[in-house]
Amino acid sequence: MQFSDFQFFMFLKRLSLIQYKNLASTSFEFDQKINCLVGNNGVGKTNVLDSIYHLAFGKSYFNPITGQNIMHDTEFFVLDGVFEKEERDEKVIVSAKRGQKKIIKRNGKEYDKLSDHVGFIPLVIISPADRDLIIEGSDTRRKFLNNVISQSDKDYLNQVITYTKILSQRNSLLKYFAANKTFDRDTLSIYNDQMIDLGNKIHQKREHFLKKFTPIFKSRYESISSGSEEVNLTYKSQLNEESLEHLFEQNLQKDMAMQYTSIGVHKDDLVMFINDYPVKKFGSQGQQKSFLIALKLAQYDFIKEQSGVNPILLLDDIFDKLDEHRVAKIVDLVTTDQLGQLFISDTHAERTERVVKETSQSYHIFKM
Ligand SMILES: Nc1ncnc2c1ncn2[C@@H]1O[C@H](COP(=O)(O)OP(=O)(O)OP(=O)(O)O)[C@@H](O)[C@H]1O
Repeated sequence: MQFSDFQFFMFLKRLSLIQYKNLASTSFEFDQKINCLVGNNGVGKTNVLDSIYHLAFGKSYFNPITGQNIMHDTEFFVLDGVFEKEERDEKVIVSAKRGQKKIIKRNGKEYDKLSDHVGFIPLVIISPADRDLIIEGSDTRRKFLNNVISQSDKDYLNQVITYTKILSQRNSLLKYFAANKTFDRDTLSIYNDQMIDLGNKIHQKREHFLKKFTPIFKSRYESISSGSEEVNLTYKSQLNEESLEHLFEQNLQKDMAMQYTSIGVHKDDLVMFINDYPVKKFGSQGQQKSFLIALKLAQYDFIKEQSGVNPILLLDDIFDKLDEHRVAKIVDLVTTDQLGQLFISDTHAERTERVVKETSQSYHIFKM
């Protein structure tokens, strides 16, 4: 196959890691299509996948605390990846020293803001940790929304970052009022106005996103589940019914008492249903797994459509979720005539090889 015929092919060619979690120093030359990381529990397969995620998003998928990504008893880590994108080499380096700000560079130039990098390397990860999307609080689901939308909308990510900053300033102001038994409507209004402006934009974008995303998700669920159940996603937001301006006014006393902003898009949630019941309470284990895979594959489709690039797909411990037949289907889906690069981690070398062999695509197995 002539990859050069396709303008938007992207893949990770080389990766080298220094002192990233349990990986002291290691490097890889990857296949353009399928890469399998196999080895016993705890050797660091997931850590390699996470380092690829880190290069794309500037942070770990599993542990957002930078210092905890540095190998124990060492002072720094360096991740160095060379991607090929639109026939050009793109060198991305992420490095962190204890107690210092993380540095992200592309082709030798340091980014001022992380948000300038997000979206440059479209990527989706499917991992057992995704179950947090169902079982954990709304924060996890907002992060999911933010992650998908910001891969194709830089303004959105900046809006969320600024909104969060102003929210924390507004909360500090509420605390200051309480501590000093004072109140200053004018100063509060300055924060309110900024939050209203940004909150409305964020709300609109989330709403718009879910309109497009939900049908993709439903059709993905249908194709991977054997059952005939109906699934749905709905966007829950205080702003669905009322304007933020009005809500701030209505909740002023409450916010003053709590010393915290109880209203806004930082309270949004994504509600997941199976046959009209919340999947968290009423979905079987198998249904929940299918739900999560469908969510992630829909994310893959959506990003692909928005960016024109096949995202890199990381399948972490996928056999934990699906049988071989279903994994084969996913591998096929991503790697056949379309041009996606895929990384799979598994404890069983033979099982993985059996599945990837079936695709008749090029692959490389890395024994760790
Ligand atoms: N900062 C760190 N320094 C040193 N080791 C770390 C650090 N963070 C995590 N680890 C270790 O990395 C090890 C390997 O993790 P990883 O999840 O990558 O293994 P794995 O090969 O994917 O295993 P499994 O098959 O069980 O999923 C764990 O033992 C963990 O304790």
